[in-house]
Amino acid sequence: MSETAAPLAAPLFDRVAIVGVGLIGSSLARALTHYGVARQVVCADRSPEHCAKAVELGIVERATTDLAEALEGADVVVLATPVGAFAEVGEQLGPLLRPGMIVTDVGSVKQAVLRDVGPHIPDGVHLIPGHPVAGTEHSGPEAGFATLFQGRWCIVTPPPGANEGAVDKVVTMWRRIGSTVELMDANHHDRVLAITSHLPHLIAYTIVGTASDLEDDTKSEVIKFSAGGFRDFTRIAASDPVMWRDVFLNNREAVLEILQRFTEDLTALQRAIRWGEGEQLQDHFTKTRAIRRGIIDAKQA
Ligand SMILES: NC(=O)c1ccc[n+]([C@@H]2O[C@H](COP(=O)([O-])OP(=O)(O)OC[C@H]3O[C@@H](n4cnc5c(N)ncnc54)[C@H](O)[C@@H]3O)[C@@H](O)[C@H]2O)c1
Ligand SMILES: O=C(O)C(=O)C[C@]1(C(=O)O)C=C[C@@H](O)C=C1
Repeated sequence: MSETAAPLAAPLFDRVAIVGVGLIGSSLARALTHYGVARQVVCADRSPEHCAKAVELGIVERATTDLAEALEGADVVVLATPVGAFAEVGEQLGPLLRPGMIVTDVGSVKQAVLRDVGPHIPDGVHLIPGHPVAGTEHSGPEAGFATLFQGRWCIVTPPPGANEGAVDKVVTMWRRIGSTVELMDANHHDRVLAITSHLPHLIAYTIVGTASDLEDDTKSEVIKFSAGGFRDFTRIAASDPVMWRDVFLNNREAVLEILQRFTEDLTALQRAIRWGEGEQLQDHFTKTRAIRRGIIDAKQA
């Protein structure tokens, strides 16, 4: 869809309040407006600079550091701060919520949302967590763009007994801005994302750290020849430090479990190299090549 394409359907929401106007919050604000999903988008952010930037860029109609002001007349609230701020924001949010409102989020871990925000949600308000599996290594309101969620997954994790109408609205919101939605249990989400997203980030943070600890002469060669695989790792390792600190602290169990298995598999490859077991190495690399090709074929199908 071109940037100027007209919305095809009536707005789903009257006013959406986004808390945290960084990469994901500002992308969502842009998309909701661009695809005509919300009549009005406002935001709250603790950073006055981000508020000013969001208004200057025309991303939202109003931006404020005051949560109560942002929630006036809103039918939906989207938490888009780092996950570590959810408990504090949830606590401030609770008394401001009105029956019928929907509270959702974009956090990269999902059990923590039910744990940290759930207790602050009054009766009659619907908490329907979500996670767009789309992003970049950049942060802040300038980094966002309206098409970020196009053709990407969004995983919605309604708690047991969630209001069906509210689930349907959150699902429709993501579909209308271009995502393919899958419903999932929060615990399962956290286990799946531990391997597909959290572990790869941890590996990237590690490998780039290891390279920077090398002796000076080798380090300069690393920078000089970093056009290939290493360069991809440096992109991932440039991802937001606060966001990723919070992801690891809030998906501790699943990450530690997958890290244990990863370490065992790495040790097996280490042994194969030490003992010159070429066949084992080749078999392993043949399997992983097939996995990559399978992913590409599935995307093209
Ligand atoms: N970056 C990604 O690739 C990606 C992808 C999917 C989901 N997410 C999730 O989206 C959320 C936001 O990530 P991001 O990449 O947009 O981060 P970001 O750093 O770009 O934006 C976060 C924003 O939240 C604001 N903020 C922080 N604490 C706050 C508080 N207590 N009250 C109000 N505002 C506060 C910051 O000022 C900032 O504007 C995170 O929960 C993250 O896990 C990120
Ligand atoms: O493309 C990237 O830069 C990302 O890291 C995006 C990515 C991912 O791991 O796929 C990162 C965190 C999210 O919660 C969702 C998406």
